[in-house]
Amino acid sequence: MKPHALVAHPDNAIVWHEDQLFLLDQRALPAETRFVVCENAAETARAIKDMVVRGAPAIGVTAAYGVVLSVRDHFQRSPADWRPGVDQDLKVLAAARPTAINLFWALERMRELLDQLDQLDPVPALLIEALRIHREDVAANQAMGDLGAALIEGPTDVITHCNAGALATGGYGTALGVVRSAYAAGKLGRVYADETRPWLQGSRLTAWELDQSGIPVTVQADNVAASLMARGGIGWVIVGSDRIAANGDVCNKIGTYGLAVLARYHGVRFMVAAPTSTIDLSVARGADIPIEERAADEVLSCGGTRVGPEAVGAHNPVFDVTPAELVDVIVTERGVIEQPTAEKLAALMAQR
Ligand SMILES: CSC[C@@H](O)[C@@H](O)C(=O)COP(=O)(O)O
Repeated sequence: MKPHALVAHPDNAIVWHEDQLFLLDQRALPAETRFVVCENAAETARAIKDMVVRGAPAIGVTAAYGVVLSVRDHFQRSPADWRPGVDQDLKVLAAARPTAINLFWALERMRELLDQLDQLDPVPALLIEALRIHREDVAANQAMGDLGAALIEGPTDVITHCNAGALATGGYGTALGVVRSAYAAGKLGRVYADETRPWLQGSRLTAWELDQSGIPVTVQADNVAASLMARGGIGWVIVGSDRIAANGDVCNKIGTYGLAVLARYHGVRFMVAAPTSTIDLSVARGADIPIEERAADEVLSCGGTRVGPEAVGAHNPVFDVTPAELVDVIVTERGVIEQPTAEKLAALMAQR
């Protein structure tokens, strides 16, 4: 029998168990529930790059554990001179994916601790910090769930895009955390989950996750949202974010921008739920955020079968930027910002 920690459940997507890092393999869900074990930083970076684990906060939490694995690895091999190997691993982890700021945020937090450590064995302190980053993310999501749910006058149906749930975070979820809290409060009827081409985070992951939680969910093709909003009954679009610029522009899964335009046209409110670890004040506006381009094959194939002509390429940017003026509210664990501006974001980030 599998140990309890390794039960495949959305809230169990990243597990530190018996000194090993287990990741619920999101490439295989929902058809197959299996864990991938990472034993060093290179394997952890590969798991992030290949999207065994994905979603901004989840990438950050995973990278923090990757630093623990790195230090353990190099310290065991060379107790007197482990730092150069770890510095190299930090670069490998940072290169895994470019857009989600949570990756760099978590690596920076681990690096700050590394710089302070002078004890004989650095591993225990780093593990405590990684576990803290993980725990804090879950707590932030639960706080955002309550704050976001309080904004919803229900009962209403909502649309979500991509997967911003427990699978994409340390647990509970950002956008889906709000959904969970709103559903528990009787404010939410049904979630329409955009399938989210090309990787299908919506139809594979969000649908699985909500179904596991007993929340009514219907999958729709990405191009259905306009007619659904026109029909009525959708109160909110609720999404997560990979990086929020200083002016409140929101970078999230490709297609989010289009949804925001549609929402404004139809009088549907647009909510972004993201922890403060997703806010990057060093980037002035969304246009400055690096947007990841993934392989053309993700677009030209479906379920492993090529659907486009062999000779044709594909444009596959996997994130887009929603201008701040289309965002009605950003929900963070520190509080809610309506109609985000640079001043409001700076004030929120200055709070401790
Ligand atoms: C809580 S997650 C918010 C975002 O990370 C999520 O919406 C998203 O865009 C994930 O993209 P992915 O490419 O699957 O890592």
